[in-house]
Amino acid sequence: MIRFEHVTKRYPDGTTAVEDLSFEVAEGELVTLVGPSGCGKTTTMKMVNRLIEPTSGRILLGGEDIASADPVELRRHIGYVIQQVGLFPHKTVLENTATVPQLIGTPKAKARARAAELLELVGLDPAVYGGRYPEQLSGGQRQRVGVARALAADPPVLLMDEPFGAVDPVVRERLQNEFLALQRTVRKTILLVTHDLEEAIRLGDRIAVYGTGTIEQFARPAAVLAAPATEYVASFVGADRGLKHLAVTPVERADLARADGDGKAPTAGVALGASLREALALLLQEDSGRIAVTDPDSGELVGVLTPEGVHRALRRAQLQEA
Ligand SMILES: Nc1ncnc2c1ncn2[C@@H]1O[C@H](COP(=O)(O)OP(=O)(O)OP(=O)(O)O)[C@@H](O)[C@H]1O
Repeated sequence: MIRFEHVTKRYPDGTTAVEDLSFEVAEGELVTLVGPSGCGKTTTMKMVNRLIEPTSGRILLGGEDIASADPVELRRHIGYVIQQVGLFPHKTVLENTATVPQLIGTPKAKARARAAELLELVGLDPAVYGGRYPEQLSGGQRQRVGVARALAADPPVLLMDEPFGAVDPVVRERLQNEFLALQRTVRKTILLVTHDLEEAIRLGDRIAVYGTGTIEQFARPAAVLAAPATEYVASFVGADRGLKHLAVTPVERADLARADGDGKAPTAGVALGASLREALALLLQEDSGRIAVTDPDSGELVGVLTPEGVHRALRRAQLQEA
């Protein structure tokens, strides 16, 4: 869907922001770009909607070279979410969300109805929040309006630059989870820039780990954690990458012990497929040292997870990816 072919960007002052970048984002895939400040993530993203033009190489969108597209027309197909959200202060939440559809000629009533649907979708009741102005919202709520507004014209592609950066860690995690649930229904092709490795891991189907102006590794989060491609990536993901693995490794049947040991099933539990991180958090609160694991469809107990099971699961995940 989005394809970079040997893309280099040199700014007029001689700074090379990215060098010979080649990668592809599949349709419906969410790719996170992660790396330290100044490594070229934002430059990469802004070249997709032509806010920045590459010095050499080309970028294809749905097979078409974007260099020959009209930039205004191009941006209609690309939603853009930035950290400072950029809502119009003098417009209500509903008006803000309806802006783009109205710009492209959707009749006002229809644009507003669609805007109300989208606000609902991002968890803001339009009856409560639709008439408010941006200054009457919390940071997290403003962020949601930003996402709703980007989705309003139903663009196939979304560019998101630190979209959850301006909120505290608790709200941030909630927004991330809501956003993932939303993405499961809307299935946009997404490039998301973040400097936060945990966020990149949690959200990305694949992640691009940037060095300086180049991608050091482009792979699924679990693969990056299990087998960092270079020394640089290894140090970027850190010595505690085993722990980070918890967030991307699901609880599987093979990791479970039989539930009927002493005939007493633990009360706390997770469903198969939940992350080990979620399971371990529960396990740490359980005096019995075990939690129940249920079938996500039938709700039936399939076994119990113990600390040994968590260890086994982590080792399995690391070996699979290595
Ligand atoms: N207009 C510009 N002129 C000259 N150099 C620039 C310009 N914009 C960015 N740069 C430089 O290009 C490099 C990459 O910048 P970019 O904004 O893409 O990085 P980033 O990874 O998004 O950083 P951050 O996480 O801090 O936003 C940096 O060295 C930056 O100083």
